[in-house]
Amino acid sequence: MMKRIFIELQERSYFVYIAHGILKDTKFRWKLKKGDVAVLITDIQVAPLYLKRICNTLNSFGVITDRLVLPVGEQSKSLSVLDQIFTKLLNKNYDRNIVLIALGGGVIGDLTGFAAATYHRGIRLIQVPTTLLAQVDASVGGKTGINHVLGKNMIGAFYQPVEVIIDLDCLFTLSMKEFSAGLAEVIKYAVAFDASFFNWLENNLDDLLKFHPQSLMYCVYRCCKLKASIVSLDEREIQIGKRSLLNLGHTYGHAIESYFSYTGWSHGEAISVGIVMAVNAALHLQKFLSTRDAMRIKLLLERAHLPVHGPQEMQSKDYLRYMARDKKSRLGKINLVLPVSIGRARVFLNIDQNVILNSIEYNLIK
Ligand SMILES: NC(=O)c1ccc[n+]([C@@H]2O[C@H](COP(=O)([O-])OP(=O)(O)OC[C@H]3O[C@@H](n4cnc5c(N)ncnc54)[C@H](O)[C@@H]3O)[C@@H](O)[C@H]2O)c1
Ligand SMILES: O=C(O)C(=O)C[C@@H](O)[C@H](O)[C@H](O)COP(=O)(O)O
Ligand SMILES: [Zn+2]
Repeated sequence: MMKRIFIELQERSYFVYIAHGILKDTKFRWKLKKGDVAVLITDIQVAPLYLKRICNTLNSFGVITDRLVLPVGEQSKSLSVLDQIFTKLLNKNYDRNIVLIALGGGVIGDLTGFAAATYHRGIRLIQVPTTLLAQVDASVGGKTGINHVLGKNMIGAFYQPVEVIIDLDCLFTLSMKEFSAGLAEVIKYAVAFDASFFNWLENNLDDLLKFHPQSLMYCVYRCCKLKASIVSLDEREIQIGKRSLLNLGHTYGHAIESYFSYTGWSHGEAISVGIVMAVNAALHLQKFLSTRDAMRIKLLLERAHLPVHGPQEMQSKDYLRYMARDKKSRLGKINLVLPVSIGRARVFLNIDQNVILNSIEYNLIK
């Protein structure tokens, strides 16, 4: 069974397709035609698993395929690896009619998306996400970019794909660690937007962790639906309190990733800790969140095998240094997305430094 979600963005609208086995389905029609040139960008871990499968399918439609296989890991979201993509495209004299296909996790998606946004001032992009994290979040909505030594995702563009093709079968080859990383964003959606999805996760997490096909479909579909509605309302994160709510846990989490120079802590792991710190900040501020709901959030993260304590190496001042550069900050003041109940989050402006320090240092979730 295939599900389809429409991302409503005027002339930049597109569909997200979700199915088991879609990459080898020769009946499924991609937004490509005979004679099109598609350059697949992937990494060395994903290439042996899925590159041949997707090329065979595309070649069977008469699409000409080329490929570039990059190193794995967050450190590939860099200017030097971006330059490798441009060099490949320029060496081949590729014109503005080519299509870039991002085949991989969020790293490949963000990097390839930014290359597509900037090569010849913009060429077509198709996202084919292969991690849970990329399927539920990174491939949808058009945030693309790379990291800087001074901060995460600091250089980038909003650039929408022409379609997103999600093959749930790709999840079967993921390690448990990478699957759990994706669950951090899944739990983020539930905490920030959807109490009944949170209940569903509490009841179905064990099935998800066993890669139960119907549970995977429901989970990915529900997250993409939530993202679709938020992105349609506020594509470029202009209205504080709309798209910015997708940033729950990210102000803290990005500080962790940046501090470790994008090695060691994965995005999902850092976001898990960031959600716990945001919950703590909400408790410190006494802004509606009950201690029972705080406990439920922490427990769900733990059950998903995610970390709930920050790295011992980091001190509060290390967090503050990076948090001040967060894209939601204005005039040096830190603004945080905090849960006010399960299923509802809000942006709190100009958070007092003591509240932030307490949220990092003192755990109120008992
Ligand atoms: N643009 C957005 O809206 C958005 C949203 C969330 C996260 N992100 C970004 O996404 C990135 C994290 O993405 P990620 O967690 O997917 O990490 P990732 O892209 O580094 O992938 C994790 C690992 O899984 C491997 N892998 C990918 N698919 C696989 C498969 N099917 N089977 C086996 N191994 C596979 C990869 O090779 C890699 O080693 C971060 O840079 C984060 O900032 C972006
Ligand atoms: O799509 C969004 O908007 C998000 O914030 C999703 C986040 O999960 C994602 O990690 C995003 O890349 C963070 O964006 P940033 O603007 O804080 O860099
Ligand atoms: Zn994220």
